[in-house]
Amino acid sequence: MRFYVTVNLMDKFKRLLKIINYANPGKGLLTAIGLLSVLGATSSLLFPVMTQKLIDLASNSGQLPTEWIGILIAVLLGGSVASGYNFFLVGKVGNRMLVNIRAKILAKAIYLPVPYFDNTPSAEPASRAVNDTEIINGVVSQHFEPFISGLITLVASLVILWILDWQLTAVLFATLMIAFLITVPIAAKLTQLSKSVQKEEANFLSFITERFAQIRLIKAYNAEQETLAKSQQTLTNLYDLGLKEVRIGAIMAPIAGMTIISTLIIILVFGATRVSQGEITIGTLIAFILYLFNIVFPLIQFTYFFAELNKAAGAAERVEELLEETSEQSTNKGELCFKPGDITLQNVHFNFEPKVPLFKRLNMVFPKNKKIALVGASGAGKSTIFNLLLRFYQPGSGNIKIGDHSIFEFSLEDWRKHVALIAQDTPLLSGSIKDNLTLGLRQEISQRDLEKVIDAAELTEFIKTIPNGLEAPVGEKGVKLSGGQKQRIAIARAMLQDSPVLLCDEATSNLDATTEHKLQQAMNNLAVNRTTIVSAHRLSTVIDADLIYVLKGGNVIAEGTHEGLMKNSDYYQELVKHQFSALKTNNENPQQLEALVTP
Ligand SMILES: Nc1ncnc2c1ncn2[C@@H]1O[C@H](COP(=O)(O)OP(=O)(O)OP(=O)(O)O)[C@@H](O)[C@H]1O
Repeated sequence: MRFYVTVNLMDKFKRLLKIINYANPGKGLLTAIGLLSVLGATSSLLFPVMTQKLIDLASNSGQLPTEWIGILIAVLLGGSVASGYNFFLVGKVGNRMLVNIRAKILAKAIYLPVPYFDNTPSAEPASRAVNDTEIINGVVSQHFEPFISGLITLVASLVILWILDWQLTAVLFATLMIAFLITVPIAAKLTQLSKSVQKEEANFLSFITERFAQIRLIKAYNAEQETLAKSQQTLTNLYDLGLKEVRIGAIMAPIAGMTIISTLIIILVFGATRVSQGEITIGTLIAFILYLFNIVFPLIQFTYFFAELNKAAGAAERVEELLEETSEQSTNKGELCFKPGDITLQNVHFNFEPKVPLFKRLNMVFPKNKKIALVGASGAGKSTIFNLLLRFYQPGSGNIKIGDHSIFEFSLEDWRKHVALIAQDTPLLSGSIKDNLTLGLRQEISQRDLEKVIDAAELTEFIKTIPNGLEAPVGEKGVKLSGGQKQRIAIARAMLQDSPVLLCDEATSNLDATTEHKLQQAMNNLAVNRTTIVSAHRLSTVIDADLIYVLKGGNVIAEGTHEGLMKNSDYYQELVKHQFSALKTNNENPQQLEALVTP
């Protein structure tokens, strides 16, 4: 068992060191800390032997050797100054590591591929960047240096004790071994518990982050109590685990106390006997007892260190896991220069779930600078085609090309720079309207150009009426704006990006009929001289497309112009008929009605 414990500890130590090394704490600082630790340890090692000298000199000569007292004070002072400065340096290293490792986690996480985020709760990277790094910092800042200097003091003290009196040392060693054998299984239990606590805490964080992100949904469905009840289970688990930890701590503390006192008593009794028999001096016994503290205190320190090491190793493992994920950048070649051309999907096979293909040998052509529409029932695969074009997902087989080149030959950054997306759920980020409009823009934009785009996106009136105008905050995910306002900002953002390929996923679904009609002209202007791929449930917005693909269950079942499809595709006619009756019932935009039914 001891062998297993040692190997296990070494693994944890190595894992932690790997992350520490990764966090780049600075070799110079580490060397300084090492040297100061040795200095601090030397001071604690010198103190007992000098006390012994002082007592023996005083008891032999009957006078206080003042020069020895001066040296003793100097040694103590030197040790304290070294320890104090070391404390500062260790804190500095800890904070530097915290910043470095957090920056590396964020730099890694932001480049992870979309499927990673599909399968991971969104609080996970945050939990690793905040909680796990804090645990690692805790062990580095508070426990690492005391462990190293404690180890030096302990080993050196044992050697000195052996030289001072090997028999007393043998008794001391035996007592400590018994204490060690008692505490190892308890420490192992503590390790297990702290792993469970960390897992529960991560679950709790994910749970509450997700619930609060959807607070409106929870309130609208009166799900507050249900949410609280669900969180209660995790809280109860955390309480139970915490209680178990406290129980073990309550057993450990008296064991530690009893170990110190019984060791002291044994040494005092055994030592006093040896002094009375004239085998050692009183100075040696006092030095022995002082060295005893040099051994016992590091040992107590070690129990805390190993408990924290267990937590930190768990945290380091999770951080390492994230850092070792494959980022989406890794497949890039990035040597090619972008040139507009027809976009073709060639025999594309794709599945989200294993063995459930969404697309099997999908073939499509999106001619250069034309407007192409994707229509079909919900779940037909329209957004997934956009996601593939944006390289959020990789086809299982087949290829996607622009002109003669596979889109996968471009660097991701270069490819995405040339593709603008107006997404279905109109995502916005907290910040101002202007921040959202200029998201990702590399070049400075003049006020005039900005105003032109704002005007084209029918945003001028709205921006004029709100306090702070363009600088007005939109709130988290744009909660302070209406669906239509968000959608117009998303359209303006795509206009500013000015990319040769434009993807509009239900770009106008949240707009009222009048605004949609007005914006349609702007959208048509935007479509000029760029390949525009549009997905829309409102067919009236796509009937003017140069080419319409009709999708069903991941297959293209018909293609052509609106007029052609009205003649040749029963399914398309069905879609139009349904929409016609829906619009008629709602007494909606007469222009749309007219456009739909007129071949
Ligand atoms: N991230 C995902 N993980 C697993 N399955 C997914 C994922 N995204 C979409 N799907 C599934 O893929 C299929 C196609 O979805 P997609 O969003 O492309 O449809 P759509 O035609 O755009 O639908 P809608 O018109 O409702 O937006 C659906 O069955 C959907 O459940």
